[in-house]
Amino acid sequence: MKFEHITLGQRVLFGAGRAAEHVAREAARLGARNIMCITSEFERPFAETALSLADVALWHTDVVQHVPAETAERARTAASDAGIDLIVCVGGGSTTGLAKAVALTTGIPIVAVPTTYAGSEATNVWGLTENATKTTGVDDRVLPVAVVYDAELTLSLPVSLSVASGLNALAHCVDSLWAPRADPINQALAAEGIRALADGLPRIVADPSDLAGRETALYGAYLAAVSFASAGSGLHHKICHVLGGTFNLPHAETHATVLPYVLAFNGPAAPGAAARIAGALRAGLASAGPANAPAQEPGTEPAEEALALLNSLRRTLGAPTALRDHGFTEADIPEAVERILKAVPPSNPAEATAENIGGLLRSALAGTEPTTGSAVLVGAGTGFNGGTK
Ligand SMILES: NC(=O)C1=CN([C@@H]2O[C@H](COP(=O)(O)OP(=O)(O)OC[C@H]3O[C@@H](n4cnc5c(N)ncnc54)[C@H](O)[C@@H]3O)[C@@H](O)[C@H]2O)C=CC1
Ligand SMILES: O=C(O)/C=C\C(=O)CC(=O)O
Repeated sequence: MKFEHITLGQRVLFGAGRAAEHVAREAARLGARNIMCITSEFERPFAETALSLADVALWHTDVVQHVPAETAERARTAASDAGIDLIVCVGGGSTTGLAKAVALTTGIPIVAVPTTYAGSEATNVWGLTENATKTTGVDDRVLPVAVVYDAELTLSLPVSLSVASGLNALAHCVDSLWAPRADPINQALAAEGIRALADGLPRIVADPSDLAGRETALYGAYLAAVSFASAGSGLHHKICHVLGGTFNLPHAETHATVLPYVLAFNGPAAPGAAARIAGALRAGLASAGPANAPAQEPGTEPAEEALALLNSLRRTLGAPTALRDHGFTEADIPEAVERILKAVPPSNPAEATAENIGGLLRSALAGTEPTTGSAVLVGAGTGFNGGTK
């Protein structure tokens, strides 16, 4: 075994109903005097709960998904005008993304209180959108110094958003298994993330007020983000990055829709990764409830089994199925293919071509259930077996 792994340092405070206590404790530990809270108008009630034991100098609610550059500039100006020394962001990945944009140029530390499963709180990845192009980068200044997880703040997340966001987290895990810096540590975190999400998400759909299900999903979302930050962006993230940044498709729903097509495309060329995905999905579905786990067919190829289990989980969850439902059109495919092909990581297990990426997008546009046998979807292997490289 030979690999190099970097572990990112941040404090994680997990506990239902304890956000206010944990945020106040972190603000005191950091010696904060001037706190800026970044949250959207809609998320502000969650922020008021999380910051009820801390003094907030500035509330900033101008939050837009995919962080347009002008939104970032306004937040940076507001932070420096007010002499801010700590940002507390409360909300989904969009609020965390804006906090990161401020931290990137000012170095102001962030305490993140996530209320979705996007996972931005546990990565050192930032994203900014300008001229219909989303740029991402990696910088340790944007990694929140602390993350406060409080599942009570996620109880209000509607089932459809919980499912889309939870599948965004699942996509972090799956893509981590063949991403450029995949290694045994981030692969282990990713596999446990898949198991936890496959356990927690069906329980949320069955009962959105199931706090234990919400906690399991949050735990899975954290592992997903840590594995993604460590392993880097694989093909799935490159595709969704183009769809979100250039065509302004909604983030979580796009990830949720595209994931099975990428698994169908890469799985046959990465049997080791596919077997791991299948094992973790089976274990998670089994603990969510016997009715959720489909029978195991002897002799099934790992990629086929992984995809069958993912399709089954998606049916249980009522996951989004077609990119056309999110504003993508046939006319967008050529530009999307051109942009995606420029970004495909050399580590990708299946070889991407204009034809097969176009086929993948066309299937995802229509929402045809993917199978590993689809001639259009299956990429030619590049020799990667999903293990340590
Ligand atoms: N840098 C990174 O590592 C990552 C960044 N992201 C970024 O995060 C953004 C997407 O984040 P998401 O969380 O998917 O979407 P989001 O932050 O835009 O939230 C989606 C919707 O859910 C609402 N919401 C949030 N929490 C809620 C709650 N508890 N109850 C009810 N409604 C709630 C929000 O107000 C919003 O309307 C994208 O810009 C994406 O690029 C996502 C993952 C990782
Ligand atoms: O695509 C993702 O889920 C992960 C990373 C980002 O979204 C980065 C960003 O654009 O903020």
